[in-house]
Amino acid sequence: MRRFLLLRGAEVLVLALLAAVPVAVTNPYALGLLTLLAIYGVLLIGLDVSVGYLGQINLGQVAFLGLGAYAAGIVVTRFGGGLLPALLAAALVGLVLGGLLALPALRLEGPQFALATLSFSALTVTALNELESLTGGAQGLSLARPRFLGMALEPRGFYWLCLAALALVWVTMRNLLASHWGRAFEALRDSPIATDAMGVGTYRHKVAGFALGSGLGGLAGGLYAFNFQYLQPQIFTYDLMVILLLGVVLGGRKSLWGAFVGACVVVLLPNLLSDRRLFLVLAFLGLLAALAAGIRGLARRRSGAFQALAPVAAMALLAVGGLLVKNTEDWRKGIFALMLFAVVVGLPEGLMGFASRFLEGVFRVPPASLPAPSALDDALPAQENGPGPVLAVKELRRHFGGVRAVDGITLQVESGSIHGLIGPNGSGKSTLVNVVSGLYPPTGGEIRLQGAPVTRLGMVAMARAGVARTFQNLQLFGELSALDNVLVALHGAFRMPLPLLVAGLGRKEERRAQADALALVGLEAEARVRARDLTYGAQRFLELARALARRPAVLILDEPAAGLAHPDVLRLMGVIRKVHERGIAILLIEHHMDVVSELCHYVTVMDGGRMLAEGRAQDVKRDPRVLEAYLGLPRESAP
Ligand SMILES: Nc1ncnc2c1ncn2[C@@H]1O[C@H](COP(=O)(O)OP(=O)(O)OP(=O)(O)O)[C@@H](O)[C@H]1O
Repeated sequence: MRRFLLLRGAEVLVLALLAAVPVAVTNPYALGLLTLLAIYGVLLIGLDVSVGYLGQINLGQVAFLGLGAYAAGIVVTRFGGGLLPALLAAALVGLVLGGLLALPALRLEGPQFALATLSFSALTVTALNELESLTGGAQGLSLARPRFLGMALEPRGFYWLCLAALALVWVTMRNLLASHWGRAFEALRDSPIATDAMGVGTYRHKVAGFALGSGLGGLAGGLYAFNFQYLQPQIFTYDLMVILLLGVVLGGRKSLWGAFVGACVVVLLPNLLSDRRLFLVLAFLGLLAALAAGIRGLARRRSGAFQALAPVAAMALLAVGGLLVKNTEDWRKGIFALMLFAVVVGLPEGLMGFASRFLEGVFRVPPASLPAPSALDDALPAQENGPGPVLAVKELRRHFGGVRAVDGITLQVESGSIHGLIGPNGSGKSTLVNVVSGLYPPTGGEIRLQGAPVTRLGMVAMARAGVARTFQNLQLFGELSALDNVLVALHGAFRMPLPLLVAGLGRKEERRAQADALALVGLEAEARVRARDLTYGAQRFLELARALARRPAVLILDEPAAGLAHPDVLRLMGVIRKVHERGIAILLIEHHMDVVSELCHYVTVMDGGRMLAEGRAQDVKRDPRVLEAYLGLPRESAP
């Protein structure tokens, strides 16, 4: 509660102060800067969705600013529309074109995606230039600011309108990003495979997130158009994009406050460059800060030599360069590039990331306590098991070129049973469960889940149909806390109408379900620790908790004991038994033969993609073919 009040209090205070400034300050230049701050605030909150939350290098936001600006301008000048319809059109143009760009572009990864968005920006400027009849081309487009609710908007009134837009966007995005939408955005950045395995469609969420951010870009463009009342295509080019990126990275990604601080940077930076003395003072202060941070990082062994020294070198170049050059404005692009480099290397969490850690230390606000976990019956309801196998695989094949990783496997996992899957390295076990869980489409064969054909369902659909899994190589959402990892798995379990979600209502049920899942594996104490900071053993248990939170019909465990210390292996066996007692069928890949013998009712042995043997664990263990495959023993020497 204290944390909530502190955070909300800071938001209200800053907004109230910003709203009060024009009452005391009448300087039109200062008012112009504040108006730009509100507009860039909206723009950068949008950019942060793709750059911060989705983890994509988006070089297209400047195009959405331009498209929104022109859309608003055209609605007013060509169609005689009012201010609100023009702003709505601006946001819609951003949203729709953002979605259309995202559909193909988000099939690409990393640099290719960045290039796609860069090309889109170049195409936009060309189109704005060439569609002269609509946009006025290189001559530009002049527009008058329409009346708002019958009132003429003077600079002060327009500033308040922009501030109100920022406040609305802030509150909406805060609640949306704290909901399952925001968590899905973060999860897919850390592990797209696990996001799909939790039944959360990665691609769908990526496209939606990108379109949303672009829509905010469009809205900011609309406000931009009414602020300057004159538009030219060359405003919306690469130069501005670099400053916008610098703003988001320097402010701090995945943070509304970071976007706000970034907007301050974007607004103030050009002014800073025109005042050489001020630039020099700040460049030397930056150099001192980089030096102090570098020495501290090295002394505490938190950063390597490159991370400590590269920002110092960049800031030194900036300070010395500032002394040597005549006009800092001419060196604008070089200065932005150096700053961006220094921040990306030296302050990856940005100013707000750094400040929030510092403030948390000062205020020491305890996190909200977790609700007490429910009784086992509610946390993991007993499964009603009908007759017949819960999972049936028939003649399943998966080939990779000439490699027959799975080559005609038939097996049945009976409901309520623990089915072991063993075999030497490379025998095709992981490939089999990857096909069964929908990660790879099969080359041939059939899969049935609870009697229904599910052979070619993808991973998301399989997860929703009741298959939950863990991975041989851990696939956690490293940046999220243990609790939030589990919460991603509950996506869709607590659906709420969008308006309620945006209003930030009702999360109690979700919190309880999270606590339940962690209690099942004994991780309550680590609930608030970031997944990547957990011990390896705890990470394995967290993956299990996350899978259990889905309350699956079939749980697939791919070598869950790998790398665990003996006490943890015993604990793991305890959890698996508990899950089994609730009637959940388990398909268990495991190399520890004692774990398999203790737990599994039935075992399938694979070798070279084919089934080598099957039966009860104690019989399979003595099978000469199995001994030969595992230990290289000749068949005659088998007991
Ligand atoms: N994505 C892939 N592309 C090409 N070949 C693959 C791919 N995945 C697996 N294979 C090949 O398929 C075969 C079976 O591999 P798989 O990982 O399924 O075996 P495994 O029994 O799980 O082994 P381990 O116990 O070592 O995990 C191996 O020859 C492997 O190289």
